[in-house]
Amino acid sequence: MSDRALTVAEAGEAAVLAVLRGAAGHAVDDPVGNGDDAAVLGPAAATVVTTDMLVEGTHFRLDLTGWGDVGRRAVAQNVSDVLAMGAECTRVLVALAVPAATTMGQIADLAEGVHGEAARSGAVVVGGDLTRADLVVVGVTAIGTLPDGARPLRIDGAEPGDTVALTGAPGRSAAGLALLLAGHADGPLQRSHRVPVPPIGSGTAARLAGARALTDVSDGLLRDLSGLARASGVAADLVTDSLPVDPILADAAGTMGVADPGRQVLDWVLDGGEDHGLLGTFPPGAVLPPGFTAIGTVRSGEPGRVTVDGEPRTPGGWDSARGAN
Ligand SMILES: Nc1ncnc2c1ncn2[C@@H]1O[C@H](COP(=O)(O)OP(=O)(O)O)[C@@H](O)[C@H]1O
Ligand SMILES: Cc1ncc(C[n+]2csc(CCOP(=O)(O)OP(=O)(O)O)c2C)c(N)n1
Ligand SMILES: [Mg+2]
Ligand SMILES: [Mg+2]
Ligand SMILES: [Mg+2]
Repeated sequence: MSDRALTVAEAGEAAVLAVLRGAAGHAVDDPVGNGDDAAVLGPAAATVVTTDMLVEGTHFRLDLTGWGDVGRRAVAQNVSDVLAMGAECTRVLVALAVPAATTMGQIADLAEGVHGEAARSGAVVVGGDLTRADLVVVGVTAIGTLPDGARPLRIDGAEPGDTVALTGAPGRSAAGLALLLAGHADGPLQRSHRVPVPPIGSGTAARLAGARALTDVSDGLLRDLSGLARASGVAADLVTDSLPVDPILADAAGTMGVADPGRQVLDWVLDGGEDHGLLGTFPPGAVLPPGFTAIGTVRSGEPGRVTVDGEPRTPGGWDSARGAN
């Protein structure tokens, strides 16, 4: 079968994106072109820009997440890509598609979420678009700034010997979604799933602490670490004992009645995604900024290969062309 006949699900996210990105994602003066968490527009490294959509059915279900939380989450997941460049978000634009039967109350709730999360992030809403569609789609464009002369934190800067570090405790969003799908309507994990809280200030702190590479965890800790490692031409080793595991995940596994709760917790932590914490690498001896936990090391090896306690582990997580792996 020719490549053109493959479906996106057969080809997978990486192949689809390679076609969409085309040959030249990079204007001559831009310090960082397409392919990272966000682009950095030149000639001076000052303006950071990124866009991510939330699509009903793919990213949220309106019976599980209310309109206000959809608005909040749409902004948060974009802010986290700006933070991942070592920058702060200053402006957002919101492109919205809604069914004709959407009520003004639902629009007001969505707007409150959008503006509330923008304000939390230090940003204002400066534009957008509105159209009618069968499904709700919220596409946010986030713009941020880097101080004069500051070096953007790219996804491809990791070097052998670096410490891998992460903000927050991963897996909460995935556990929250599992609980929601099992009919448990409310609780702290469900809240984390509905509204991730990217760590404002931590991207800048990582840059000032000398981080060599940074990304946000949207698809899963292992998958995003593997992507960072592949871009950097290195391998990475994780140590489960050093992973920050929120004890509430074990409670959730118990509530779900799964056969092997320990394994379920580790799956959520390593492959969950959508927590939107920051994941980066720091040179040996760097003092990690507050909120970061060391979880492993970078070494030379097959680019993108990740081991967990010395064993190679293929990332699960999310592939946008296929869904869950
Ligand atoms: N439709 C598209 N056209 C051009 N580039 C794209 C498209 N979709 C994604 N990209 C680029 O591919 C890379 C990976 O995208 P994505 O997985 O959405 O990133 P992120 O997890 O940082 O949101 C990004 O650098 C993004 O800019
Ligand atoms: C109803 C529903 N099913 C499944 C998921 C899980 N899920 C959807 S998208 C996604 C990964 C992140 O989304 P993506 O569009 O890849 O974000 P990006 O990497 O571009 O930031 C995950 C884990 C969900 N959030 N909601
Ligand atoms: Mg994206
Ligand atoms: Mg993203
Ligand atoms: Mg993704």
